[in-house]
Amino acid sequence: MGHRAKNKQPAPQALDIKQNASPKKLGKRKAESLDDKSNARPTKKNKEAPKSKQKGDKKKKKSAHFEDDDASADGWENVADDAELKAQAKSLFNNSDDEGLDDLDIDEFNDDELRGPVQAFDFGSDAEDNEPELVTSKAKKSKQFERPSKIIPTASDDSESSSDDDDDERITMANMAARSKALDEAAAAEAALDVEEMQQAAFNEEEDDDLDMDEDEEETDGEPFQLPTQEEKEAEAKAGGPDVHVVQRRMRDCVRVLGKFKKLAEKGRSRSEYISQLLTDISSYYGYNDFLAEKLFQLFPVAEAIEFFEANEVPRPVTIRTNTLRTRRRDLAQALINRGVNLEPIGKWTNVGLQVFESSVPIGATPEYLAGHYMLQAASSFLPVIALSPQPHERVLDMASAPGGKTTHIAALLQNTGVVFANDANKARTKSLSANVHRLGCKNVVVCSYDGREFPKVIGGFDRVLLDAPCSGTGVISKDSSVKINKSERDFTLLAHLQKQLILCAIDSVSPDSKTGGYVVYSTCSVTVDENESVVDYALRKRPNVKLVDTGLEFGREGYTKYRGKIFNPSLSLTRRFYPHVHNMDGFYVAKFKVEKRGKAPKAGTESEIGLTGIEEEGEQVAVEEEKIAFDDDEDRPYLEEAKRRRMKAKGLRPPPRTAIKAGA
Ligand SMILES: C[S@@+](CC[C@H](N)C(=O)[O-])C[C@H]1O[C@@H](n2cnc3c(N)ncnc32)[C@H](O)[C@@H]1O
Repeated sequence: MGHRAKNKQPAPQALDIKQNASPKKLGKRKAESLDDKSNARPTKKNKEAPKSKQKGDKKKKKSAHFEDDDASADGWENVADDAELKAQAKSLFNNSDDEGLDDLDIDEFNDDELRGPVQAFDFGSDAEDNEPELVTSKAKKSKQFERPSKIIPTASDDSESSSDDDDDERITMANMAARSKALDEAAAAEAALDVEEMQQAAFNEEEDDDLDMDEDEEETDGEPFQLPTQEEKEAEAKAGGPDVHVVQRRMRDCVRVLGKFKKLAEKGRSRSEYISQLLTDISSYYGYNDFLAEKLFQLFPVAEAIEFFEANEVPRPVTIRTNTLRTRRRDLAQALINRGVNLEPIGKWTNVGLQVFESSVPIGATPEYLAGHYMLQAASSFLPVIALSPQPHERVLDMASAPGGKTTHIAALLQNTGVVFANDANKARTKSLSANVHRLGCKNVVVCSYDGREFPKVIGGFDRVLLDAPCSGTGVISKDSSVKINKSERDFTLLAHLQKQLILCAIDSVSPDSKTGGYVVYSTCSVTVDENESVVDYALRKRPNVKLVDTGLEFGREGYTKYRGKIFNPSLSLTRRFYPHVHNMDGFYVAKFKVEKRGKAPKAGTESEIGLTGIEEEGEQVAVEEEKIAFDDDEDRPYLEEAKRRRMKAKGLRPPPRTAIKAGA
C-alpha cells in the first residue's frame, strides 16, 4: 500500500481552500498561494447574490424549487434569489418530463466489479448489493463535489487563479462541463509540448537539453533540485523506505524541474533520471505497481499526471439516474428531498441525473429506490447511452450488460418499445441484471448469456449495439484501488484482444440497412490507449464499412490520434475521453461508429469519410476488405488460440499443447 493510500483514511480533501489547505501537505508554494487566496475576492456567487440569500439553507431552497411552477431557462449555479431559484428548478426538472433522447442516463457503481475478462470477475461483489449501504454523510458533502486538492500546483492551477471570477467557484457536476472545457484549453498548450517532450524522453534514454521548453523564460521557480545519490537511496531503503514528507517534497521538486529542465536540473543528470525518480515516488506514494504507474503517467503532461493520481484518491460524486419509466426527475427529487436527501440536478447535459450531496437515509434502500424510480449510477455511465441515442421501436443489443445500468437506461429511452437484448457472458451476473430490469419496470428487455464473440451468430441485425467492454478499470481506481497493484502488462494485452474481438462482433451484429440506426457505441471505464484508441483503430482497419461519427457528447477530451509512436486514424479525434481530475467523473472512453453496407466504402482519404475505409499503414493503403469477418490474421491468431484453449478448459476438456494448436491451425 502506498503512502498516500495509507494516509488516505480521512475523507478526501476538497478545494475549499480555507478549510482544507494544509501548508504541510501542499508545500511552500502552494501554501503561500493559499494564504493569498484566503483574502481572495468573493466568488461570482458571492458578488452577485445578496448575502442573505446565499446563507440560506440550501436544502430549503431546493424544496422551494421543486414546488414552484414557473419556468426559467438556466441551471442552479448562478441563481440569485429564491424566486429565480424556484423558476430555475422548475425549468430543470421539466426537462426530464420531455424524456428527450438527450437525457439519457445509466448506472455504474457496478462497473467496477465488472471489469476484466469474464473469468476474472469477482462474482460476489455486485455493486447493486452494496447500494443499500450507501448513505452520504454531511462530512462527505464538502468533499465530494469539489475538486481534489493537489499536492503540486500545476498549469491548470495557474490558469484557474489568474482567470475570471468563475474560477473561484467550486466544481460541481453542474458547472463541470464549462470548467473542464476551460481546463482543457489551458492544458492543451502544456500538453502538446509536454507530451511530445515526454515521448521523446521515453524513446531516447539520453539526456536531451533541447527539450527544455522554458529556456527563454525568467527563472522564478526556486532552487535547482538534486536527485538523491545512490548512497542516499540505499540509506533510504535501509530505513524502510523514504519518509512520506520526503517523497511528497521530492515529487514536487521533480515536477518543478521537469517543467524547467535546463534551468533547474542538476548538472549531468538526464531528464529520464528525474522521470524515473518521480515514477518511483508515485508508485510508493500512491501505491501503484511500477508498470501501471508508468502506463498512467505516460498519458499526461508531467504535472497533470500528478493531478490524475491525486484524483484517484478521492471519491467521485454520488449520482443517480431517474428511471423515466416510473417517474419524473422533479418528482423523484421532491420525494428524496422530503426524506432528507440533499441533491441537485447534475448538469445541462443530462435531464435525468441528480447529484446527491448528503443524505440521512441510505440512497440504495429508499422506498423510491426499491420501487425502481432510480438507479444509483455514476455520471460517466450515462455517457455511452447518450452517445448510443436509441430511438423508440429499435432493436438494440447491449453486448456486455450486467448488472444492467446501461440496459435499463436504454430501455427507458426506448420508452419500453422495441427490444433490448441484454447479454452478459457471466451467467451469475445476469441475476442482478434481471433484478434491475424488473425493479425498473423494463418490459422490453431479453436477458441472455453468451460470450459476446458468438454474436452475430446467436442473433444479429440490430439497429444499435452498445459494447461497454470488459476492461482494466483504470478509470475507476477511486472505487477499486486493487487495480493499482493487480494489473500487469499481460492483463492489458489479453484485455485488448478480447476487446478487439468483441468490437468486431458488435459491428457485425448491426444491420447496415437499419432505417433509424446502424450504430455501435464502444465504451470502457479505462483510460489506457491500449483498451481504447488502439481497439477502435483496429476496428476501423478490420471493418472498412464503418466510420467514426460524433458522439454527441457536449464535453470530454478528444481521443488520441497519435500516441507514443503509434499513429491512429485521424477520425479518432471524434472519440471522447473523460478524466477524474478534469471532469470529476470516473475515467471513461466513448466512441461511436456508423455501420455502412459492406463494399460501399470509399477509399481512405476521400472526402470527409475518414475512417470509413482502411488507413495508411507503413505507407501502404489497407484495401477495402469486403468479406473479412473472421479473426484469422496473424495479429489475432495467438489470442484466438489462447481463447480456444481456455474455452476447452472451461468445458472440462484438456486443451492440446500450445504448439499442437499452432501446427494444426
Ligand atoms: C463494464 S461491465 C458492463 C457493465 C454494464 N454495461 C452496466 O452498465 O451495468 C463488463 C461486462 O462484460 C462482461 N463480459 C466479460 N467478457 C465478456 C464476453 N466475452 N462477452 C460478453 N460479456 C462479457 C462481464 O461479465 C461484465 O459484466
